[in-house]
Amino acid sequence: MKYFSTNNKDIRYSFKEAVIKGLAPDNGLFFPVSIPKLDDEFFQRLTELSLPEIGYEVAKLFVGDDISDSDLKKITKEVLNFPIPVVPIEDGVNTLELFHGPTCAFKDVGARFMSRCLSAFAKQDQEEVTILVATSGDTGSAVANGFLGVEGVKVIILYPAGKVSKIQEQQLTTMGQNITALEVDGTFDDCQALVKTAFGDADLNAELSLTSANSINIARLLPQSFYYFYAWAQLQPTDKKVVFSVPSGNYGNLTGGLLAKQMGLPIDSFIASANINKVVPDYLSSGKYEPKASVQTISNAMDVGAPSNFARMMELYQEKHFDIIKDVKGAWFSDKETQEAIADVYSRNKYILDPHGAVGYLGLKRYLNTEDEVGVFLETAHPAKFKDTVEKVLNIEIRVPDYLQECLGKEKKSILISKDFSEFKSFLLLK
Ligand SMILES: N[C@@H](CCOP(=O)(O)O)C(=O)O
Repeated sequence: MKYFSTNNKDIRYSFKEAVIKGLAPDNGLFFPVSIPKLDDEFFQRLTELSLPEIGYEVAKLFVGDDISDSDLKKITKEVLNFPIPVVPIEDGVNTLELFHGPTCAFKDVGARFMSRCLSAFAKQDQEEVTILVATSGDTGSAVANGFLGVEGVKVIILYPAGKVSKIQEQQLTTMGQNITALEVDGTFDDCQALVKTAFGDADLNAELSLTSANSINIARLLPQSFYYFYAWAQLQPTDKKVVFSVPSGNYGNLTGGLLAKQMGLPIDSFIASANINKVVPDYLSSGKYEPKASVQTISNAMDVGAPSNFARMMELYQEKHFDIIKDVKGAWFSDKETQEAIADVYSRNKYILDPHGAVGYLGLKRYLNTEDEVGVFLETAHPAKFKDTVEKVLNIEIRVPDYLQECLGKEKKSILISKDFSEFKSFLLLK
């Protein structure tokens, strides 16, 4: 499989080149030249396949010969070693719990896959790599966890000061070793812009081998399609249409689902569920894409005003608004509605939603017709990551998983920087 940049379709890159570069030299996102279709035989076996087997079958279509079959099998087995269950919530409504990985967020799937691919390539090339990652909450710790202690790799996490939850900040700032956390005086969009500018900077590229671990990177994005196949399989047998509601910020999770559908998975439709940072729901209803400065909310990982993967969504639908709205509906919700949903679902079903899952739940409820549809909303992070918010709404104490509890006791280490690129550049050159 070859890849092109969403800014220039003429130049071709291998999977390995795309993963190592992260972002194309013209600042476009890497995109496969064609979307491979899975064959009938795969779909006949799908309900019998394990998650790592599904991961391998899907990944090999995109990875080609850049990683041997035996290594790829090993990678998917190692990466996908935690449960991703579909859990029924109420009539026709299910959740896909994506938070059973080491850092308790869906980002573990992509970050662990990417780290193994990069390590496989680093072994071939022996070059030191600097990974830049912008986070609005969950990506940073998943990437750090995936690369902690990996020789030849330095990870620089940029996060917006005061705009992530307390536990998320502890996760980001307490790892040490080859992980450095930069606390940026700005928004997530400022962090993402600093990272993207760094990729285009000649001085930095002359000195460092930079790559991205955000869903900009194709190796972060692809694995986010695996669990749609696995979720669909868990819903079988059903004669109903399958609908997914995806809490969305940078739109990598939804793009993973759209890829799965174009690979042949019979998903009927998606709901792009957002908080007040609703540039994509607005695009879906108006046809106009107008990135905006992000606004802080209680579902902070989705506080993104200029989502990176919008370019890939456009590529998947060849910029045809009419076609994309056949597959994707938009919905957005305020913090008040999110809090009400957390309270309501707990009182009726005794299920604890995190604020992002609550937005997904609301999106599903807005559109789902249970007569002929079955719905799944993605639970993207463990509610304990938003302990203060959720406990305030429910008036109960939430049990914090051991891994999260551990980092609460550690000392925070971060470096405060402004959103000025020259400061970030000097930091990287001195590092
Ligand atoms: N929601 C993210 C923002 C970055 O998204 P990514 O999927 O592109 O890494 C976060 O939690 O950091």
